[in-house]
Amino acid sequence: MDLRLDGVTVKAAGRALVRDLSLHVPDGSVVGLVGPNGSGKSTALRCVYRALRPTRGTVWLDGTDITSLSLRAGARSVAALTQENSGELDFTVAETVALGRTPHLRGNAPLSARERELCRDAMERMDVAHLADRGVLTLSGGERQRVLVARCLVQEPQVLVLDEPTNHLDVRHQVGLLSLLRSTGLTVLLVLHDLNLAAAVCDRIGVLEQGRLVAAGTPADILTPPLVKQVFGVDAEVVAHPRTGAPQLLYTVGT
Ligand SMILES: Nc1ncnc2c1ncn2[C@@H]1O[C@H](COP(=O)(O)OP(=O)(O)OP(=O)(O)O)[C@@H](O)[C@H]1O
Repeated sequence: MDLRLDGVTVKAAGRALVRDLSLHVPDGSVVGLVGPNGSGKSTALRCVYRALRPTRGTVWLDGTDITSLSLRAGARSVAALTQENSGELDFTVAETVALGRTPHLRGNAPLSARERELCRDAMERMDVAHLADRGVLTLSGGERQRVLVARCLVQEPQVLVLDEPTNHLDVRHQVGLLSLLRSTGLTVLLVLHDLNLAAAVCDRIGVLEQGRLVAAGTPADILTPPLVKQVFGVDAEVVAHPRTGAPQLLYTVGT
């Protein structure tokens, strides 16, 4: 499913948090948004998973304005891993993952055998099956993050929107999650702070600065020392990953 942000502007508290953002995420591709703290990345994603309505501009899903879809229909297409955690209730892990089926359920119908299998499979893929009966509020940050990704997967969306999905994850689970994202074939828009992980997983990267898209292109186009200096104020060297050729940044800490 093709995702397109077209001239999206979000204004709040008298200023533009995102200004005239146009970004295309072609069907089946992985596009990353990077940028300094407060540059508008989460705000842009919120417009896609409909926690926010843009002040101007449109988000298109396969050519349909997402605001013309019912919330339920939208949730059958788009699953989101957000930074908003306050809504978590004291459900078990298995119950939390099963909530991902909500947009597909009719009334109070119980999950079908296929849906229960889907939930088990997602929990195994995210390495949380052993936590199935634990309360989500008792989990570590990384365990909880993996449960929420499993919930997104059982939603069987065509588009995944992920706000810092590697947050809290150890290196094994970071690599595992990003490999999984690449293998799903879904259309993926994600925010990442780690530019090297972004280079490893993204087909294209957009760079936000003060709400504006200041660069967009392949990781090799984008992750250059001048851009990193300009946008993040950091000196970096770029080397090519010896096996994949992806650009990787080396930072100097201290003098
Ligand atoms: N409802 C709001 N009212 C006023 N300002 C807001 C609101 N929501 C976000 N902001 C501000 O908008 C800017 C962009 O916020 P946003 O969360 O999109 O940034 P971000 O790029 O995701 O940052 P981070 O990397 O720190 O997660 C920030 O300065 C933030 O304080």
